[in-house]
Amino acid sequence: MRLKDKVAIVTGGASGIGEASVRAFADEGAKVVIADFAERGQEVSDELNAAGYDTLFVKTDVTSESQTKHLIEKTVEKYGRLDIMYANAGIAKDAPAAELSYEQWKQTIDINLSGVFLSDKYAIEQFQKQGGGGTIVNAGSIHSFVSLPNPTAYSAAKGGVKLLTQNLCTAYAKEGIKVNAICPGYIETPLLKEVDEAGLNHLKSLHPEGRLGRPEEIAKAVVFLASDESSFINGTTLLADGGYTAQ
Ligand SMILES: NC(=O)C1=CN([C@@H]2O[C@H](COP(=O)(O)OP(=O)(O)OC[C@H]3O[C@@H](n4cnc5c(N)ncnc54)[C@H](O)[C@@H]3O)[C@@H](O)[C@H]2O)C=CC1
Ligand SMILES: CC(=O)C(C)=O
Repeated sequence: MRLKDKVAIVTGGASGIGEASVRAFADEGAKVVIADFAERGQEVSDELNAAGYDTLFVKTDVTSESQTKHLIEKTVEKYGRLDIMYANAGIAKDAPAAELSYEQWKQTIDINLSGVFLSDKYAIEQFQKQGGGGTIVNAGSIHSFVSLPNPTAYSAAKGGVKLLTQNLCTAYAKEGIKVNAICPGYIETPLLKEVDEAGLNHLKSLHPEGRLGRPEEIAKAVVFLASDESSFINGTTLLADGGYTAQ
């Protein structure tokens, strides 16, 4: 029960790594707000509440400033406070730069970087209002560190998330606010649904473990970063990548 009675928001909590983290947070005793623009967030919440957990779905587009403010308001209205923000929502539609439309570039930067900024900004405002600090985990990636030809906007956004995480640590650590990023290798989630079998085999071969990660493996690392077990870990990144960046 490492998150007993903590109030957590998971953006992008309706699928993949976010959904696995919602379940892991709830198992650790947290009250969890699932923030997603996909209606499936309600199904996940209903299922968990029927099993005795305490969760809430707030339909949210993380690129909307007003919806992000509304997310924090609904969280505080229901649970009285906010302790953990996991800014996880993201997309991965990309192409080498010459083939990437400016519209697609902007959409990726909007969701994967500006969405993280908005989630963090309004979480920090709430932490300051209630006092006593708080914890943020941001969605980075191996592509916060290394790239490939295809993930152009994605790498720019994830590189930005890494430095945003460092920046927020330097600005708010004195207020008891802890800000870290989780940086997975390739993980079996719907994000990779457009990759064919040959592509998936290639991605597997890029990891020394010779396999993709599972969402639950990332969720365990996120629980560690969100909990007091990581009390002196601030402004850093936790690579959970089966050795991808060790090569
Ligand atoms: N699957 C992978 O291989 C890796 C994923 N990541 C990152 O982990 C995070 C989660 O990815 P997955 O679980 O794999 O993806 P996923 O596609 O399974 O889940 C992403 C969730 O984010 C939601 N979402 C997307 N745009 C949104 C928006 N504007 N507002 C609210 N919700 C939005 C989607 O509806 C979906 O429920 C992303 O930030 C991704 O970049 C990082 C490294 C590897
Ligand atoms: C596929 C992906 O989203 C990665 C590795 O960040």
